[in-house]
Amino acid sequence: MRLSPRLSISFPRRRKVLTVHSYRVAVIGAGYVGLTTAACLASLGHRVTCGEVDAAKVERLRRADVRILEPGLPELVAEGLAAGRLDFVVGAAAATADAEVVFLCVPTPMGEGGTADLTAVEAVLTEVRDHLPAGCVLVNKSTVPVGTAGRTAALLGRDDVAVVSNPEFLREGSGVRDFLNPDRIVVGSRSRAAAERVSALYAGLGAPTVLTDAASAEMVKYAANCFLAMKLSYVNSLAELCERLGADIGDVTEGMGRDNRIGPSFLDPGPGWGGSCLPKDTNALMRVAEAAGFDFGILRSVIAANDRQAARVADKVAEAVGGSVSGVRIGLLGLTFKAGTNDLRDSPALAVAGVLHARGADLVGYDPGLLALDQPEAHDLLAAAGILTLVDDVLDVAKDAAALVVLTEWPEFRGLDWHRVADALAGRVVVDGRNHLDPDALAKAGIAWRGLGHRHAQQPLTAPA
Ligand SMILES: NC(=O)C1=CN([C@@H]2O[C@H](COP(=O)(O)OP(=O)(O)OC[C@H]3O[C@@H](n4cnc5c(N)ncnc54)[C@H](O)[C@@H]3O)[C@@H](O)[C@H]2O)C=CC1
Ligand SMILES: O=C(O)[C@H]1O[C@H](OP(=O)(O)OP(=O)(O)OC[C@H]2O[C@@H](n3ccc(=O)[nH]c3=O)[C@H](O)[C@@H]2O)[C@H](O)[C@@H](O)[C@@H]1O
Repeated sequence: MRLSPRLSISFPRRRKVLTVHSYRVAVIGAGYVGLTTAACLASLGHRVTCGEVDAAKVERLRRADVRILEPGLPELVAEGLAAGRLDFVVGAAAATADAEVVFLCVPTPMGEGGTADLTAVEAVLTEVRDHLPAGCVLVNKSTVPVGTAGRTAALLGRDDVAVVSNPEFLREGSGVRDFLNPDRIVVGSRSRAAAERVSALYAGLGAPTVLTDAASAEMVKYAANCFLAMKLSYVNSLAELCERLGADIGDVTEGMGRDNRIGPSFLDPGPGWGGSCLPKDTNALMRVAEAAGFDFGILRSVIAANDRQAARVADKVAEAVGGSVSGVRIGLLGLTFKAGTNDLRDSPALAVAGVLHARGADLVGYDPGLLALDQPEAHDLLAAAGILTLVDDVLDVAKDAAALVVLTEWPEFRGLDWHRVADALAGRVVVDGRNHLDPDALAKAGIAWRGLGHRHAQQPLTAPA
């Protein structure tokens, strides 16, 4: 039973846009943020050159061969190329020759001790410093510590180039939709004219725009990601408490989330929050706070709660198979950091797998996102980690397993033929690390369901007719 990810066939709603003025834009970095920014700005009518250091990626992108799972992105890249509004070149300097606006979208991974590693940002600045046209605006879209815009200006040493901070809030897996339908656009600079030029690029989107200074714009990005992480650590901790007190986390979050001040999103418990951004950004803000002499205790607790979550889920698996996973075959459903992506970076699923492996489990894993595109890097990464065997059929992951564990909330998992899964399993129990499945569907196939923060025995109360 091989499942293909449904998200790959859903296309984002396209907004009718009106481009007031077409700018010449350079985007440096063709990853999740850079490629989405380049393709979307081209779709808004701007002329975009994307400079990328990876020559093989440039060659693929010129053929609209996109290897990240982002609905609508391959189509927008193909449209931009065909219309002559989008081009890809190797290197940063080559992209900036006649640009009016230059976006930096390069990685800022977690560095030494949790600080943001600005090596790529600095490398690009050094490369483009003498190539930027006079009067252009340099925009930082990478997530960088507060104060970076000021240091960027100093490093550039160019009075004729303004520096702007314009953080990006898109989520992986819905990048195009998020970019074209932003809740808000944040633009920070000491130069009002530069900030207005950057805002004008997005004019057709009709989104509320926060114009501020660069430090505040940089802070908004960390403040938002850390708040989201705080919501999730809170809900994962609540789930644990619900288990001890006999309450149902699903009903609790529904009751909480219907309060408009709280809202229903980001309240699903899981194996921990991960991905390429929340973990590094929470740690980076911790370090920035420490450097400023501020004890950010609440954020420290948010990170610590998340650090415990993988072991919590592993404990549940051990409990489900009788106490110890040593020498026990366990099937893992979902390996990416969330559904709808093929991104394994800092995946909580792999963190849980790491704990189970360390405790001696024999792990087999399956993920529809890793089947969707040619992903040799993902397969290499898993092989290098050496903690599990990747299979491409969902029944192979169940075969002879003492338990199945849901670690990523792929919609496809809900529709599995649980009778066939039950026949393949050695032990008929599913630990649902995302509270994602329908326990009744499993029960009908004779499979026990164990979720997070749930009272297993309780039947939901029905409202009076
Ligand atoms: N991934 C996401 O959903 C979001 C990421 N961000 C931030 O955006 C920044 C970029 O993140 P991603 O797009 O995820 O990274 P990524 O790793 O997907 O892509 C970065 C790209 O930059 C290229 N690159 C590296 N050094 C370069 C150089 N010197 N010249 C030209 N290209 C170079 C890389 O080869 C890669 O293609 C980070 O600061 C991240 O925190 C912000 C919002 C969302
Ligand atoms: O700065 C960034 O890179 C981005 O980081 C996150 O986006 P993303 O990393 O794509 O992932 P999220 O959708 O935020 O999910 C993060 C983690 O939280 C988990 N999560 C999310 C929601 C939820 O209810 N429960 C839950 O466990 C996910 O499974 C995942 O592991 C933010 O949501 C974006 O706004 C931001 O732009």
